[in-house]
Amino acid sequence: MTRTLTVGVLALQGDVREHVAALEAVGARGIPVRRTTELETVDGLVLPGGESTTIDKLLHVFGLAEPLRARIKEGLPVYGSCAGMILLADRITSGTADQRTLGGMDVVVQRNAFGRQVDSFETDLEMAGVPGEPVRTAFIRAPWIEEAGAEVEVLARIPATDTSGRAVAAAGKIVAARQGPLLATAFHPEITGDARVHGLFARIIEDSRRS
Ligand SMILES: NC(=O)CC[C@H](N)C(=O)O
Repeated sequence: MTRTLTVGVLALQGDVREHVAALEAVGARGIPVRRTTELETVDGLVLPGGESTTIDKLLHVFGLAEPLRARIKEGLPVYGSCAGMILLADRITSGTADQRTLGGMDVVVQRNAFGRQVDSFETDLEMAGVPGEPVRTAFIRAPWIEEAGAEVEVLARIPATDTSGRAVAAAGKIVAARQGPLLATAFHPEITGDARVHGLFARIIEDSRRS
């Protein structure tokens, strides 16, 4: 048997406990990460949702931005959800002019793409890498991926119609993607009680340890 994976959850803002619980549900050890010493111990890292400009500021306050950027360059597997997806993007639109990201994924992400807080919604999505039932997902002031480079594998798009058969304006927009050890979803899987996206991330970590 392979040893238990230690997966960090960046604990500056967002659903830290829920991500830790989802990681434990798939057999990994989940630990909150606030310091560089903690970052050094993890096999992979989850960047939870929240507010990407706030998380970016806190990453700098806690001295984590540069060490994390360096580990991403070295191949650390990272899963970014919602604001975490924004942080992983090489480029963003509709941010403040000077909004920085950690980068790593060759994508252009549009922030708050679905509209305002009141336009938040839940839906069922087919997602590559997550076989079986569609994934129940929550979109909360979510971004989407506007453009994806050649190395990026698209894992999910917004379907043409919603669960009641009505046409969806955002049909076809990319909301889950992978580039090597980096995984990003525009939605929050940790609040709908489905740990399969975390299961996919655990497999991505296992694969990166073998290669
Ligand atoms: N739920 C979320 O993470 C929302 C992301 C947020 N709207 C941002 O732009 O950073």
